[in-house]
Formats: sequence, structure tokens, C-alpha cells
Amino acid sequence: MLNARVNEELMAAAGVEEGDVVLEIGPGTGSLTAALLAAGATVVAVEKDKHMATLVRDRFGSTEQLKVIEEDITKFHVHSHFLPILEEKSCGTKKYAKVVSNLPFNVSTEVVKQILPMGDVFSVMVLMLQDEAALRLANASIQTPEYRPINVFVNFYSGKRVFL
Ligand SMILES: C[S@@+](CC[C@H](N)C(=O)[O-])C[C@H]1O[C@@H](n2cnc3c(N)ncnc32)[C@H](O)[C@@H]1O
Repeated sequence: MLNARVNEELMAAAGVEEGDVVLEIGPGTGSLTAALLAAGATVVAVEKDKHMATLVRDRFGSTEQLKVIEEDITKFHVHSHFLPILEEKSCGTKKYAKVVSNLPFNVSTEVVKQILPMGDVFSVMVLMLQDEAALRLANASIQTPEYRPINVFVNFYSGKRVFL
């Protein structure tokens, strides 16, 4: 479970504010979800595990501010879920959603590949990753032996920042 300070740091990095629409991947017991809801965001939480999804639904009860979707994020059709919500919230001007997540380690590269190109839906993506994964994805440069196609991809699609 994340502590409150880390949740606040994730939300501050994403500039989460009232009225935002946020994709949270793997809410677990819902500690980050609680902080996002308290900040006034509408949260779409995608949770693969049936029991954790039920736990989060039970924890927050029925509220328009939270939609828990029991699905594997790597199979989740982001556009069909987010575009209607964003349209509803946009009031005539284009609105973008944000991704804020303490990401399950095993899907980090896949999620980056899946979501980074969605600049039509998301304006910012803040992911908590293990140090090793964060540095591998964001800090490898063309001068280092660790430089891989995923780094070209990340450099192309983002202005990345690593907070340690
Ligand atoms: C790192 S924890 C998240 C902890 C949570 N943010 C918290 O503060 O307590 C991982 C969560 O991601 C979920 N998860 C793992 N793989 C997933 C996937 N492919 N799609 C969606 N959720 C996934 C797990 O079931 C678990 O609840």
C-alpha cells in the first residue's frame, strides 16, 4: 500500500485538480484512488483482480466519481471508455484525461507502449515504477549500451521526467 506522501507526490506531479478525469491502473486496496477522489477527480480504475475490484467498489460505494472496471489493462479499450467521459465533461472545449498509477511491475513496458501514443486522450501520465524500470525506460541514452527501441519510442512520444 502506498503511503499518503507518495500519493500526494504522484498527484502533484500530474497536477490533479477538481474536475480532472484520471485513469488509475491497478488500484489495489484503493489508497491512491481515495486521494484522487478527495482531490475531486473522476477516476476510472482498471483492476484485473476480481477480489480487488470488488474491494475497491465496496470501499467507495456508489458514486458518479468512480468507475471500477474489472479488466486487464493490456486488453482495455481506452478510447471507447474515455472519449465519451471526456466529451461529457468538456463543455465545448477539448478536455484531456490524466494517468496516475502505481503500476504493476510486470506490465510497465506494455502500458507505456499502449498509452504514450494516446496524446488525443491523455495530457499527462505519471507512473510509479521500480527504480530499475524507470531508469531503463527514461534515462538510457543513445550513448549507453542499455539504449533499446523502447527508449526511441519513449523519447518520441514524451517529455519524460524521473523523480527518485
Ligand atoms: C502495485 S499494486 C497497486 C497498489 C495500489 N495502487 C495501492 O495504492 O494500494 C498492483 C495492483 O494492480 C493490479 N494489476 C496487476 N496487473 C494488472 C493488469 N494487467 N491490469 C490491471 N490491474 C492489474 C493487481 O491486481 C493489484 O491490485
